[in-house]
Amino acid sequence: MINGAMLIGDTERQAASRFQSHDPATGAALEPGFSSATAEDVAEACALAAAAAPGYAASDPESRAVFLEAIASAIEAVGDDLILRAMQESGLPRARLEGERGRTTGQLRLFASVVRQGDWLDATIDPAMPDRAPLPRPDLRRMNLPVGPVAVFGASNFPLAFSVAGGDTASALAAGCPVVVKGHPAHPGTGELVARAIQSAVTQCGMPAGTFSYLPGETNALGAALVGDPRIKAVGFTGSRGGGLALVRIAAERAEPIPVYAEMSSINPVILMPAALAARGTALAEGFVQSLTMGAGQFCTNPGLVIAVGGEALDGFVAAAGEALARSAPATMLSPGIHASFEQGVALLAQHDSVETVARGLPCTGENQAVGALFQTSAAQFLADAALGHEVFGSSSVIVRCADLADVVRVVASLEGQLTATLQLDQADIADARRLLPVLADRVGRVLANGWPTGVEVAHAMVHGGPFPATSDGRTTSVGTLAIHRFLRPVAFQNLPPELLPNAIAETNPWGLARRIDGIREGSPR
Ligand SMILES: NC(=O)c1ccc[n+]([C@@H]2O[C@H](COP(=O)([O-])OP(=O)(O)OC[C@H]3O[C@@H](n4cnc5c(N)ncnc54)[C@H](O)[C@@H]3O)[C@@H](O)[C@H]2O)c1
Ligand SMILES: O=CCCC(=O)C(=O)O
Repeated sequence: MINGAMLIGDTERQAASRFQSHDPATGAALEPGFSSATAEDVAEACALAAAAAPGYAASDPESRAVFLEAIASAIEAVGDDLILRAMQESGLPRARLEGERGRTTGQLRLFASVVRQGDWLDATIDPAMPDRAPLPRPDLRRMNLPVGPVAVFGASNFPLAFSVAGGDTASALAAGCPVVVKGHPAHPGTGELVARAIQSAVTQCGMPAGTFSYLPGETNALGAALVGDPRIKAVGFTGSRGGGLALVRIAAERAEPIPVYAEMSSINPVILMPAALAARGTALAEGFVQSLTMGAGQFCTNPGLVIAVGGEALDGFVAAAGEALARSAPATMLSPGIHASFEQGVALLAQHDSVETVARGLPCTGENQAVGALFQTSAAQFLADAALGHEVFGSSSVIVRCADLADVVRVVASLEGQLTATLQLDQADIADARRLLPVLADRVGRVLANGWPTGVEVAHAMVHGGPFPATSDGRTTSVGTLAIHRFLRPVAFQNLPPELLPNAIAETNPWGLARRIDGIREGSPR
C-alpha cells in the first residue's frame, strides 16, 4: 500500500505539505500525494536513530544477518506492485527493474553473509608481554565499531539498487548503524514500498524502532537538515556533482564535521588499443553503442569518452559506431530535469567549434526522451578545453583522436578522477598497455579489459569509487562488500578486565572469529 506517509521509526505519519511524482513517459501526475518531511520530522527520525544506535550496534552477527535477510524477503514479498510502480515513476523497463530488484535483495543477502563471517570486525589482539624489557607491553585488543546513525540519499537512476534499500543502506545496516533515508523525489512511491518492507523487517526481527526511518521530500532544505543534524555521523549519496558537493560542504561546516561518501560524476574513458582496434573495430563499435545507450545512458558507468590513435582503423570504428547509434531508439529519461540537463550538455557539444557530431539516434516520439549522441574531436582540442571532459548524464559520448600513444597518455593523464577506465586490447597491445596502466590506475577506481563499464558486479573485490569528482572520497567504494568499512571505526581496548571485553575480542572467542593474534591471522600458516 502506498499512502504518501513518512515512516519514522515504527510509526507512520502524513505531513501537511505534499508533492507528487510524475510518469516521465507521459508527464502525468501520479497518485497519491506524498508527505514533504520537515526539519521537525528530521529531528525526530535522528533522535530515534541515536536512541536505537547502542542497541542495534550490540546486535550479534547472526541476528543482524537474519535482519538483512528479512529485509530482502520483505522486498520480494511486495511482488509485482513494486515493479509496476518503479516502471511508472522511472520510465525504466520491466526487465531492467526486475534485474535491479534481484541485485538489491542479492546485495542484502551478501552483506548478511559478510556480517556472519565476521572479518569486518577486524578483531586484532596483541597479548600483554609483562616481562618485555625495557618496558612491558600492555594487552591491546582492537575491533571495528559502527560510527552511529547514517543518512542515505537515494539515487534517481537506480530506484532500487541505489535507493532506499540500496548499497548505502545495506552496508550501513550491516555495519550496525541505524539509517535515515532521504527518499529521491522522482520515485517516492517506489521508495515508500521499499521503506515499508524495511520497517516490517525491523519489527519482525525485534530491532530497535529507530533503526530505520524514511523521509520523503523534494527540497534541498530537507537534505541539508538531515546532514546538519548532530546525531548523524556519516552520509551516503549518489547523484549530481552539485548536490554531492553541497552535502560535503554542509558536513564540513558542522560543529562536528562528518564524512560524506558521495558518488557524483564520471565519463568512464574507453581506450581502444591499436591492435584490438585494427582486429575488431566493428565488433567494438557495436558493443560500445550497446553500453552507451543502455537505460538511456543513465548509468554513472556510462562510456562517455573514447580515446584512440587516429587512422584507418579508428575511421572504421567511428563509422560503425555512428551507424549503430543512428539505429538506436530514443528512450525515456528518468525525469524532466535529467532530460533537460542531457539536452543542454548535448547542445553544448554539438555547438562547440572544435567538436564534430558523428551521429544522433532515431528521433524522439514522446516526452523526456533521450536521442543518443556521438561526437569526435582531436586530442589537442580536448586538452585545450576542460568542458569537453564534463559528464553529460545520458547516452552521449566523445571520441578523442590522438596522434600517437604519447598523446593517449597525455589525454588520460589530463582527466579528472573516474569510476572506471576500459582498455580494449589484444596480445600485441600488452607492452603499450603496460605503459598506460599506472596512469589509468592513478585516475580511476576500476580498470577493465575487454568489457564495458556498465553493469557493476556486486562482489567482495569490486571498487565502485575513484578520485574526485567520481566520488568525494576515493579511498573506498559504494558497491561491494568493502562498502561496509565506510561506516565503521577502529577502537583499541588496553588492559581491560576480561569481563568488560566485547565478544569479538574476548579471550574465549565466543563468535569463533578468525582473529589476528600478535600479527598472525588465526588459522593461517605460521
Ligand atoms: N553519478 C551518478 O550516478 C548520477 C546518478 C544520478 C544522477 N546524476 C546526475 O545528477 C543530475 C540530477 O539528478 P538527481 O536528481 O538524481 O541528482 P541530484 O544530485 O540533483 O539529487 C540527488 C538527491 O540529493 C538531494 N539534493 C540535491 N542537491 C541538494 C542540495 N544542494 N542540498 C540538499 N540536498 C540536495 C536531492 O533532493 C535528491 O534527494 C543528473 O542530471 C546527473 O547529471 C548522477
Ligand atoms: O549509476 C551508477 C551505478 C552504475 C552501476 O551500478 C552499473 O553500471 O551497474
